[in-house]
Amino acid sequence: MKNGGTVVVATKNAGKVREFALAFGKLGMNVVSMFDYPELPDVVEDGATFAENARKKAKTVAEALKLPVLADDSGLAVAKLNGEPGIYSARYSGAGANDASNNAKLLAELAKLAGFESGKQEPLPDGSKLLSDARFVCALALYDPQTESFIESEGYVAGQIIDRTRGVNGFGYDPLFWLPAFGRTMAELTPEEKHAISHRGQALEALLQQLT
Ligand SMILES: O=P(O)(O)OP(=O)(O)OP(=O)(O)OC[C@H]1O[C@@H](n2cnc3c(O)ncnc32)[C@H](O)[C@@H]1O
Ligand SMILES: [Mg+2]
Repeated sequence: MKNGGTVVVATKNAGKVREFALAFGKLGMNVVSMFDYPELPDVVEDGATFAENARKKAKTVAEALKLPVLADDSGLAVAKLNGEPGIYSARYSGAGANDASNNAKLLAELAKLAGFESGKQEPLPDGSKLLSDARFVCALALYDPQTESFIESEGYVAGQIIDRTRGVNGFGYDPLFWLPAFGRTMAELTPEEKHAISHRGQALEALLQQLT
């Protein structure tokens, strides 16, 4: 990965592509993704951890293209759901899952627990409530098929799950991910603000440090 170069990211998630394009753009690099290589088959994400899945995505695509490839496996871990949906975040609501159905499923699962709680928590000014601690996790793997070696990193961001969607930026669970320090959800941050604090931004920072 060098200035003026191109980074291949093994993802079919348009939200991730936008975030990597922003980050690498600042370094003078251009991003291509699996949208640019539609002939490549999907990689089956059957690892037991984010890191395993990231390594598998990177290595599979890198070997197919004979180029170094970066992959991201990420997700949301919700404390009151014992860390779910975790590595299953993309398919939480089952076959045909999308961001809206996954967000609805998350609120439904947390609503099931609400009956066991005291409900004493003060609502926010707009009447919304915070339902659980949570964190986003991002594992990155960069695989070089020439040296047959990986560079890996992880990043995290802590927050809470709010009981209704707020904001239209970002993707995935961002509209339900409340950041107390900002008084906003992740979907209410600008792309630059999100990158500065996000699990993906942190993981990318850690990866780049290993490269220099
Ligand atoms: O595997 P690729 O092709 O990269 O795309 P994907 O969407 O399937 O990505 P993952 O397998 O890593 O699943 C991650 C899911 O976790 C959620 N997620 C990850 N990062 C997120 C972020 O920054 N904001 C909100 N949700 C995020 C989102 O729902 C993703 O679909
Ligand atoms: Mg995936």
